[in-house]
Amino acid sequence: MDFSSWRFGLGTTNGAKRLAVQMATGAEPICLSVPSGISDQPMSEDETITGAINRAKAVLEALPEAQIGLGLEGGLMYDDRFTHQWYLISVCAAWDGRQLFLGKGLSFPMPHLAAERILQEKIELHTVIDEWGKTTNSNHRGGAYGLLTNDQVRRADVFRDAVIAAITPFHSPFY
Ligand SMILES: O=P(O)(O)OP(=O)(O)OP(=O)(O)OC[C@H]1O[C@@H](n2cnc3c(O)ncnc32)[C@H](O)[C@@H]1O
Repeated sequence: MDFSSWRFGLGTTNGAKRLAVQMATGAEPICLSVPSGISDQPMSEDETITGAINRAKAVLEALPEAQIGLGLEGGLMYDDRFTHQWYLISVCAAWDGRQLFLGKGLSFPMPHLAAERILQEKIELHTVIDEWGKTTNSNHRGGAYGLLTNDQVRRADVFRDAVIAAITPFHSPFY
């Protein structure tokens, strides 16, 4: 689908998220850091989705020139039903002032030790990933996905798919 002439507002200046929107749309988003209204380290799917929606709505309100506001939010969730493991999730909310859609990117098992440290030391995931990968700003680059898969999957790839899912209903005649 060709989104290259659309004007997207993106509620962050994060490099991996910006790249994801570029890859998904072929357009250069207008990036503006807006509050997510949730904790810096979301620990449930509900909280992650809420942050994505808050960002999508806030950025569209702040940027009248944008047609669609995009909120991209990463977070952790615990699966207490099937696997009893922590997962990293990456959600995109898309809002045009009338309709709201969500795209959910690849959900990926996180090492138990990462979640344990986040909970006990009150740190964020990127701190653990930076430390393990001996890097900085991992959340602007390949992220946890990149470290764990040797860059087979990167953070921008995951958000790209989430963005495509969230914006397709605004374009496809089937909705
Ligand atoms: O600048 P913003 O848009 O806020 O991006 P962020 O990466 O700091 O923040 P998110 O709200 O998307 O993610 C919540 C926390 O989880 C971290 N995080 C999420 N996905 C990650 C990944 O793939 N690798 C490393 N850290 C990640 C992130 O750095 C934050 O500390």
